[in-house]
Amino acid sequence: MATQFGPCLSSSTTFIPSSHFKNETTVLFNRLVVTLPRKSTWLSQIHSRIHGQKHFHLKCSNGHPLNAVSWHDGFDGSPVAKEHLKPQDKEGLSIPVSEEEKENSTLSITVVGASGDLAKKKIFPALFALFYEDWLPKNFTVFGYARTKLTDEELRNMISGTLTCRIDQRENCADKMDQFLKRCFYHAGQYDSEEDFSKLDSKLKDKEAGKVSNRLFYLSVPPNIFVDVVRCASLRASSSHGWTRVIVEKPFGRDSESSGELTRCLKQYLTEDQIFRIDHYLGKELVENLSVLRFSNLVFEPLWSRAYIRNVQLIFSEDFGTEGRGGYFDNYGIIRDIMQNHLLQILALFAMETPVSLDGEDIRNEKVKVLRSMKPLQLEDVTVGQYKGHSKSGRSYPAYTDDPTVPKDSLTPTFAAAALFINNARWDGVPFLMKAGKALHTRRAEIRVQFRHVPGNLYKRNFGTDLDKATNELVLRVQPDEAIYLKINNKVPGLGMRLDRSDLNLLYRARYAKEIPDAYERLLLDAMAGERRLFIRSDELDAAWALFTPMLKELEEKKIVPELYPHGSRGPVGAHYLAAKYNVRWGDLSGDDS
Ligand SMILES: NC(=O)C1=CN([C@@H]2O[C@H](COP(=O)(O)OP(=O)(O)OC[C@H]3O[C@@H](n4cnc5c(N)ncnc54)[C@H](OP(=O)(O)O)[C@@H]3O)[C@@H](O)[C@H]2O)C=CC1
Ligand SMILES: O=C1O[C@H](COP(=O)(O)O)[C@@H](O)[C@H](O)[C@H]1O
Repeated sequence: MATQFGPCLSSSTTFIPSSHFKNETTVLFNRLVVTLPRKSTWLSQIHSRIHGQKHFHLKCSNGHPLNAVSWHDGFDGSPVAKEHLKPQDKEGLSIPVSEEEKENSTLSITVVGASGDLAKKKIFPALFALFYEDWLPKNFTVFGYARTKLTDEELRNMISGTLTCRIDQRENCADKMDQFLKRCFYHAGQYDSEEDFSKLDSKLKDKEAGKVSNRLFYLSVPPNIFVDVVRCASLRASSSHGWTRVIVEKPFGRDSESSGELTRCLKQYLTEDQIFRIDHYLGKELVENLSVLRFSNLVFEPLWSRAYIRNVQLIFSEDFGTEGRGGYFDNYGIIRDIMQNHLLQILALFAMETPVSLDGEDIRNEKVKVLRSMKPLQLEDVTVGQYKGHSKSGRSYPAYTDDPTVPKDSLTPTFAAAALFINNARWDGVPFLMKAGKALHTRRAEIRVQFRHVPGNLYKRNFGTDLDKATNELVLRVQPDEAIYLKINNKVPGLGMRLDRSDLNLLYRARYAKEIPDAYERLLLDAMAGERRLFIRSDELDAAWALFTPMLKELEEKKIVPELYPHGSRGPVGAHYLAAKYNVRWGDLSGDDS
């Protein structure tokens, strides 16, 4: 059966059925599928007895203890990441792991699509950064896999150019790079060839040298190849006595139907717990900090509702166009590329109720509730744009349709603004405005929270007629130059009574000397540790698509023509009309911050 994602099944293969029920977990043990109650203590006792191992606690980036023995993935019992941690030296993350365990287990990371843009730009550099900071296990190997014929040496040369050392940690950097590159190997193969994956398996086994082997596959390939790779990897290159996990890159389909199909296909070879759907915005420092800000400070949570918040704005802009990715982009557009995933995930984290605990499932349960409480997006609450060519200071900037991989008559939006609503007691009536665009005047991602006007404000006359200018606004600047600042009103010092707007500003680079790790580092580390909190569960994905699919279909069926905006501008004026419909002004264009 051919699908957008390739065939789910190949006639020559037997597939491993998997099931995933609420309150149950499916484990694959030497291809035996057992469904067991989740979190059962007796299971852990059985597990300990089988392996004669003590349970130890692995703390992940949420600082929450995880069971390092991942029974979700298999009875491997082997520690994975962070085993090098010396007690207390990594922000309180310590893992007592015996020397014997360190020696006897190994981690193999296979980057599928290693010749590609993302692998070079993000994945190999993130793996190196983890290695440099001692986050990777003692025994690990990195394999690149793609069709391009490369030798190990050629792969090393290719990636060495993209590895960088942290600004604040350059000590022994060149040596560390050499050590890392020596652990990198390459295997050329087709994505749909079980034979080629069998050969990869032999090479992996060779490096694993009989140790308990855990295998992580990173699918850094176009989405139509996902299922082929998962089929071949799970059938021919799964670990036989360790866990096997697969990180899947977006896009996870282009609507509810194709996303459901992708999930169904993937689950023919993998359990849900083996699938790590990545949304790299969840790995960004400021997005991680959102929950900390809310739930560990008394001052914010009481204000976090319709009673005090007038609107929330989620803004993404890039100051470059689709450059080189037009072929991919034209099939998706900005709404699918940024809004349905990155911005919606931030919205869910922002708006969720307090989770029962920091456990990944508890957090994801709360996010799903938010998504399910939302009203599907209406076409009249969306405005779309597309950038056109523009000349400035003697330089000319191309239009979206100048990209040779984009049809000249493309209606694909490179900009969109949307108003979403959450129908629950906390957020009823509060507009959540999203705005995302390519080829705008600046590169920026931020969350803006505009609070209500002060009732009966004694200082009203000092603000003139425009009370919006006096509204408190909390801004979480995700990038660049990470910051959290709160706009407040204060008195200008002096004998008169003049009011001023000031920022209470937590600027990360001023407060912390340490360079902020890239989102991919955190996410890779969590996948290695079996921490799923920052990955998208299939029900979250379904709920996210349910919100966007009807509107996307209507947009395409009605062939809505996007409003053209000049490359490098602030975007189409339609975004202002949409905001005005809900009595909102975009905070990023208000003058004091733009
Ligand atoms: N690049 C980015 O910034 C981002 C990318 N992503 C996602 O990550 C994944 C990888 O992205 P990226 O690295 O940009 O992708 P690329 O287009 O660079 O593809 C990666 C590799 O896949 C192989 N490949 C490409 N096209 C095809 C094809 N039509 N058929 C078979 N193989 C093909 C090529 O390897 P070879 O020919 O050697 O086999 C290529 O090097 C995609 O799913 C993308 O959507 C997500 C966020 C950001
Ligand atoms: O997922 C994607 O993200 C990038 C932007 O990521 P960032 O971390 O650099 O902000 C975007 O350029 C790309 O179109 C999209 O697919």
